[in-house]
Amino acid sequence: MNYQVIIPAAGSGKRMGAGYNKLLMNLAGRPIILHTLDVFETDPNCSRIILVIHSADEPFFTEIKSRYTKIYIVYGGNERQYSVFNGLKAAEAEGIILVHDGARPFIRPETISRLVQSARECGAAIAAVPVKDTIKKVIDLEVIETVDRSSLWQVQTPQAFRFSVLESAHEQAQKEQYLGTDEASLVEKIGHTVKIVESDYDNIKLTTPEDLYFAEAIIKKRNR
Ligand SMILES: Nc1ccn([C@@H]2O[C@H](COP(=O)(O)OP(=O)(O)OP(=O)(O)O)[C@@H](O)[C@H]2O)c(=O)n1
Ligand SMILES: C[C@](O)(CO)[C@H](O)COP(=O)(O)O
Repeated sequence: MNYQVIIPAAGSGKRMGAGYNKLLMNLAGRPIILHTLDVFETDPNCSRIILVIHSADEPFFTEIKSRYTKIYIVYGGNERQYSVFNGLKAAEAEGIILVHDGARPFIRPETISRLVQSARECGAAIAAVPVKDTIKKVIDLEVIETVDRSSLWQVQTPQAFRFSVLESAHEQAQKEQYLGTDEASLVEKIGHTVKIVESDYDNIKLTTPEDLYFAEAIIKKRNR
């Protein structure tokens, strides 16, 4: 079951505090982004990697592109959503398309194939795990409400879609000047059902410095 993947990698990593794109930081001897790219380069079902980069990182990505066979490079925008839309405009307008954060290097191939299968069946499917903590709604550091945890999921990427569904959602969001924090929120807004595919807790997004400790531990566990 072939698919294309858009990998947004054009962020600035402000919360990581490195002063440069966190995806170029070293993880187990290699830049974080290479760990993510390898998953899709080695997946025989992935036909194309649309890598969305910041122009400041062009020298790095131009160099690494020669080590991969599937990468097509486009430039990002000043919001993640705009970067993904730029990637979508460069994709083949057919079949199944995934969006996966460059900052999530631990995605498992079996999760990807379950997402592709589900997107084929229902048009939109996203990776997620059940929330483990109690979640409260808070305003000005005052608890307003404890949210019922039984229906809460912590959403990840990949997010998988029939191309036409994701294209309509981004076009509508652009028309309405709507900004969402994930692709599924745009698809929900056009009234399309989004299915959950249960992922795993290793599929973390490397966002703040302590995530690097967790990442080292995950790599050690996998290399045992
Ligand atoms: N304008 C942007 C912002 C983010 N991203 C990418 O989207 C993914 C998830 O974003 P996030 O983890 O927030 O990365 P940053 O935006 O770099 O982090 P920060 O918000 O801390 O600056 C990352 O792979 C990031 O490179 C992107 O392609 N274009
Ligand atoms: C898309 C995402 O990874 C789903 O959890 C998340 O919304 C990205 O958020 P970010 O602040 O752009 O990293």
